[in-house]
Amino acid sequence: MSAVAVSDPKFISIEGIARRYPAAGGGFTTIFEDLWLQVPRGEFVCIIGHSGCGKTSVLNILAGLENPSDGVVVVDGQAIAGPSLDRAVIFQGHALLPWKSVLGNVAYAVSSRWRKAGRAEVEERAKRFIDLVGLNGNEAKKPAELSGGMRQRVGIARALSIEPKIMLMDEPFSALDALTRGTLQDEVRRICKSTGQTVVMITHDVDEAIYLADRIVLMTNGPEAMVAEVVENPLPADRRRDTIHHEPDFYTVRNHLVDFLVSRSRTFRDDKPAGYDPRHPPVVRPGAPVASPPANTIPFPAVAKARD
Ligand SMILES: Nc1ncnc2c1ncn2[C@@H]1O[C@H](COP(=O)(O)OP(=O)(O)OP(=O)(O)O)[C@@H](O)[C@H]1O
Repeated sequence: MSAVAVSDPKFISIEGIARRYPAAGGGFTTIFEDLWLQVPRGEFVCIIGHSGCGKTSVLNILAGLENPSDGVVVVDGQAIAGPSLDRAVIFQGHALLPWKSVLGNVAYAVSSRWRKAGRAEVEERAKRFIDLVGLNGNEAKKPAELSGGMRQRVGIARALSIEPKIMLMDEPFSALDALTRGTLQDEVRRICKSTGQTVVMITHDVDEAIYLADRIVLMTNGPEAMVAEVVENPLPADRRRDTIHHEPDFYTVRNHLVDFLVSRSRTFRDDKPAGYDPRHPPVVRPGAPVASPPANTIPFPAVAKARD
């Protein structure tokens, strides 16, 4: 959904990563292994999978907060070796500094990024991003004086203000009421579209993924989770939240995702498609193959193709 030309198909390159934890009775539990994924610059990717499959672990590895037990992640040509301001993380909780105002929280991030910038310059930039997320007029308030949605906006403003190479979001809207969630989804989509921001986001919400993502990565159940496939979003780039359910392919892609979560996420490991290669998970673009019948009532032949 980038407004800029998508280039650099390996902007984020996840190369054979694994995550293992010590098991209670000795040995190790493998949460996932041999996980490969590439994200082009400017793409919005959502990762979907059941609880415990390792989504947060993948995100933490991308953030540099955890090391993979095996494999490597390369971002813009550099292997990740720890946290960096190049990679902004937005969590479910807001992780704001409670003693600082809205302006103070965002300005703190800006001055961490540009240490030599003067106060006026820092505040000007911080205010610009506070405006961008619709919080102007609230600059002096402390986090405790804000609603959950407003706090999440501050988190988004803070993340965007440091011009991260990638934005990592772990269920950023799941704690919000439906109305606020929708508004923030609109804003994140608008901002990411206009800035060409590269985003990797975890969500449990299929509709949220269809609205926001260019591609949706489906993870099988853990332990030993794997990327079953990468779903290309067939909906038009100018899709709108209030009319998205009228898009001809909406129910086709939605059913595909829900079917995966209901059954294939469990069975995929023992029933892999012939030729399945974890280095090149199948890329699928659900779409109604014939005109006229309602898209949600017909099966469709998902067009799978090997990634190069
Ligand atoms: N530090 C740790 N030590 C041991 N096991 C861990 C640790 N961190 C995570 N796990 C286990 O790894 C598995 C994957 O956890 P993770 O949080 O990545 O999954 P998830 O898919 O994000 O789940 P959810 O959707 O519930 O957030 C879980 O079974 C969890 O218990």
